[in-house]
Amino acid sequence: MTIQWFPGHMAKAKREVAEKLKLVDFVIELVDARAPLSSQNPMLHGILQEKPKMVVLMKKDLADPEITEKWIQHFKNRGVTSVAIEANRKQDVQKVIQKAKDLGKEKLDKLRAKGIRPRASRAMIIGIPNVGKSTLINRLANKKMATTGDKPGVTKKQQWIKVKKEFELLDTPGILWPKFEEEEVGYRLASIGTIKDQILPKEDVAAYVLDYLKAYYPAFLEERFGFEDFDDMMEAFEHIGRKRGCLESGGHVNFEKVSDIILQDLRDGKLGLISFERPE
Ligand SMILES: Nc1nc2c(ncn2[C@@H]2O[C@H](COP(=O)(O)OP(=O)(O)OP(=O)(O)O)[C@@H](O)[C@H]2O)c(=O)[nH]1
Repeated sequence: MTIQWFPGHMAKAKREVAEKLKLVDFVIELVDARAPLSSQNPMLHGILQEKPKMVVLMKKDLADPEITEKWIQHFKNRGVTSVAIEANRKQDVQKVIQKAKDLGKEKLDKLRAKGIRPRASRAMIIGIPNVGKSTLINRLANKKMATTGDKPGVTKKQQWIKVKKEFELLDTPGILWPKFEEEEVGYRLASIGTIKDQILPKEDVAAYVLDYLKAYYPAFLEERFGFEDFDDMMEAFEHIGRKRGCLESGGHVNFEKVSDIILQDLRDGKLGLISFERPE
C-alpha cells in the first residue's frame, strides 16, 4: 500500500518550508509521542541541511509514559535534543522554551565571538498535519506577537513571535506530509488520527488497534471490553458489539458501529495510554 499525496501540493509545501528555513537559526520539529518516527517527515532531513533541530513529542498525555521515556533516550543516543509535552501544561511549554534557548545560544555565542551584537535566535515549527503545531505556537506566543521588518528571501512580511528576549518564533508553521510506503506506518497514523478515516477502511484500522492491544496492552482490552485475548477478529467485534449495544434488527452486530466505538474510545484516551511505535 502506498498512499500518494498530490505531488503538486507536496512540492509546494517543500518549497515553502525551504524558503522559510532561510530565515531561521534552528527548527522545532513536532512529532506525535504515540508514533514518533512514523509521524516524522522524511523529506525534512533533505531540506534541513546544516540547521540544528529539536524534536518535540506532542500529546504525551495520550502516550505510554514508559515508551515515551525510551523515545527520549533514543533521540538522545542519536545526538538529537528532544522533549515530550502536553501542550496544555505550562511547565511542559516552559521546557520547550528552555531547550530552544539552549539550542539558539550556540548561534548567538558565535555572533558574539565575531563582535556582532547578538540578536534573538529564530526558529520555526515544522510538522505533519494535526500534530499540534498551531496549539504549540499559541501556547508559546502567549499573546506576545512582535512584528519585524521584511526578511531577505521572502516577499511576504513574516510575523515573528517574541517568546523570550533571546528567542523568536515564526508565526506560521511549516507543514510537511507524512510518507508511508510501509503498511504499518499507515495504520499507526490512522490509529492516532493523523490520516482521516476515509483513506484507510475504518474497520481495518479498528482491527489493527485490537490486534495491537492484544499484543502489547492486553490488560487494557480486559478493562474496557472484558476480554484479554481472542483468536478470531470477528468474534472480538461481535463481543464488543453486543456489550456496547451495536445491534441491528435481527440481532446482528453492526461492525461499522463497533469500529467507531473502538476508534472513538482510543482517541478519547479511554482505552488507556497507548504508544503505537517502540524504539528498537
Ligand atoms: N491530548 C492532546 N491533544 C493535543 C495536544 N496538542 C494538540 N492537541 C490537539 O491536537 C489537535 C490538532 O492540533 P492543531 O494545533 O490544530 O494541529 P496542527 O498541527 O496545527 O494541525 P494542521 O492545521 O492540520 O496542520 C487539536 O485537537 C489539539 O487540541 C496535546 O499535547 N495533547
